[in-house]
Amino acid sequence: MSVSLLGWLWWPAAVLVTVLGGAAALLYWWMTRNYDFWSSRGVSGPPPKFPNGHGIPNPRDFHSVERALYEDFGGKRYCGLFEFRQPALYVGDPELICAITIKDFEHFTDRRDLVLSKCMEEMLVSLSGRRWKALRVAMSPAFSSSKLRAMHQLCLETANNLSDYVRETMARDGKVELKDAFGRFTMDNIAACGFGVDCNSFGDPNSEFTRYASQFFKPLSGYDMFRLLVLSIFPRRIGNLLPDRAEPAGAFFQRVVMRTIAHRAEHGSGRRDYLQLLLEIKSGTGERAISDSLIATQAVMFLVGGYDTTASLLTCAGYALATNAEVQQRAQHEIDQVLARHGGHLTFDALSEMHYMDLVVSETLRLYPPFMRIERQCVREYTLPGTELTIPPGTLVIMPVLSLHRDPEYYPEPLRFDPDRFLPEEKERRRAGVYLPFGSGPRGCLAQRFALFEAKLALVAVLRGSTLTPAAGTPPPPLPLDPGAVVATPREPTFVQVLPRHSG
Ligand code: HEM
Repeated sequence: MSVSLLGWLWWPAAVLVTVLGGAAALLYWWMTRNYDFWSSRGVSGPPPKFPNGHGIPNPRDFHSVERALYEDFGGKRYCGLFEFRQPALYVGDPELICAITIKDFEHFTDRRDLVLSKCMEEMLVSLSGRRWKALRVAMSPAFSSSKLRAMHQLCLETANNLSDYVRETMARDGKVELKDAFGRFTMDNIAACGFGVDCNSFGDPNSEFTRYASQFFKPLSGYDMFRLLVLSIFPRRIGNLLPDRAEPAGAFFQRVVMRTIAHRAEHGSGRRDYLQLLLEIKSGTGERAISDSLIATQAVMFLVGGYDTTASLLTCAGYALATNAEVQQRAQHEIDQVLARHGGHLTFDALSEMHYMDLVVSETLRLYPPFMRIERQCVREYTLPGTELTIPPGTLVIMPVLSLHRDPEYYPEPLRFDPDRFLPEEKERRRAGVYLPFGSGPRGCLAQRFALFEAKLALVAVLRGSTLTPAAGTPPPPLPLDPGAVVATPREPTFVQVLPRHSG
């Protein structure tokens, strides 16, 4: 009896093994059939290797992958690699970067078609072609420098709360963790400016707003990596069959904004926040028409694009100031002088006169750029200027940020924190295309001015009344970063001390 049952089972098992083996062989062939793409074009690069496309060790240590591409495989000019099965050209030459992102932009209008969550599909950052262009044109006025003035009061309140928070935390704990303090500031500012909501994360770090927001910024789990892999390899509709962890958060924020929009439609609003600015520009027609739900999606983008990046900038700036006493003193001296001229009021005009703090922020973004790379997708066949290399539509182009910012050819003693590198005459001397914290060209960061403004305001609000100094365990410069983080993050929680100033 059992022998005949085994006989019956043998056949289905053999068929199953054959089918699975065949499918695996087919998948392998499909994933690797492109692997002569670069060699056939005479482009060097890391030898392609199944499954992730390149054989660079520790693929989850983004810093070592970046260093290998830039320094060992010719990426300082350009080299070819694969991201799974997709050919990507890694271009580190500043002239080529300017050509790709600015001069010949019409060949590179898009980014790769990969979004982590369904709720991000309609965000400006993810759109392509004409839909991107129409929305970018419609949204740009809301991010002009003249609109910052209107936002100043809202941001100042949050910055003052930050200043109180660091002093109170110091008094209670004897030290302050930078990412915690600046993360709270950034969250409150996004809630106030992007959503018209008072989030109060200084008082209540577990508010519903903060809890849902944190869903977007959890480190990538094994499941997320698997989902990302499926989304990278297969069409989006197949990847979207896998459960999407960020979707409940996306739905929550859509509801928050839609409720606020409905309330403002009924009662009006005197607030000068981004939500209001976007509502005021939504009167276009055709491709320019912006629905309420599309506006809500862009408000969520404010959170997704603005939280980690700004908190990273502020954390690294706080660290750089605490570990460079002379720089901090110069910044405070300027703050005292400017505020004295403005009757002690941190107005928009006073902030605009604090030029040294601009240098501090620029140098922080050089040494610790929140994003290590930028990228474009080729949409029209393109021959790289000065070369014989032609790339077809669909080719991904990756451009380094961190490697350029730390290249001693462009920035001598690159690991030294020196804001004077950004004095006007120094900037003039430097070649174009070697400073990319906000990307470059028409697809560069939409909110650059706002990000610089809010970061500067936060730092000035803290430094006018307090001095940051290293705490026990604060690492010596440069700040060690987590090599597996997508956005620059200290490897360990970074503590400083916050001492009251006698003047200012
Ligand atoms: C320190 C803070 C920030 C940094 C360093 C930063 C950096 C960047 C970078 C590198 C890019 C890609 C640019 C390119 O591909 O050339 C980008 C794009 C973008 N950023 Fe930011 N960002 C910051 C803050 C923000 C904030 C607060 C927002 C709020 C809405 C924002 C919205 C966007 C958008 C919408 C895009 C896509 C633009 C497009 O595709 O047209 N960013 N950002």
